[in-house]
Amino acid sequence: MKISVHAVGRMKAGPEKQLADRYFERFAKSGPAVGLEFAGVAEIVEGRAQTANERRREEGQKLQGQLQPGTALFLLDERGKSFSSEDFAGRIGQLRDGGRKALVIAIGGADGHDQPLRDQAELVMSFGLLTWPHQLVRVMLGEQLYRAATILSGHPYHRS
Ligand SMILES: C[S@@+](CC[C@H](N)C(=O)[O-])C[C@H]1O[C@@H](n2cnc3c(N)ncnc32)[C@H](O)[C@@H]1O
Repeated sequence: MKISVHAVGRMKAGPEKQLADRYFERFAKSGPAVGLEFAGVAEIVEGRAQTANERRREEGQKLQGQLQPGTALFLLDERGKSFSSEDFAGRIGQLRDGGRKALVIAIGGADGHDQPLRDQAELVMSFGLLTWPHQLVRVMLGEQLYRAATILSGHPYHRS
């Protein structure tokens, strides 16, 4: 199953990008052993409209336009559900075992995700109640994807 990350906003060169790239590279290397292929990070240009609602809609529609039919969608959102790393890995494993071809995990922009996107998501997942900047969320997601691959393969990186 292909996994890609869609993120509203650019990540400039710097320490956050280096760290995010390091985890995505680790995931890309460890994923194939457990049937997961990292398909990269797609950046979505931030909405330019006047209101937050319109910007969210603009960004949501761009993301919708990038989704292939049958792709599973997970959203990251501080108001979502909290998971343990084992549960997160388990959800990915379930999709893979159910024959899904692709999963997109989306990080929102400064105004968060549009409602139609939330309604369509199979999972709205929180990294806790605190609001994090999208750059740090990208780093944390990269690490959790790498961790998920190690959990699914039984690699000792993850110790519960
Ligand atoms: C700066 S936050 C935007 C917060 C925005 N005010 C909102 O209501 O969603 C940018 C993105 O980072 C992600 N994010 C920030 N904190 C998060 C958390 N605790 N858990 C999961 N995702 C988070 C979400 O995808 C969010 O859309």
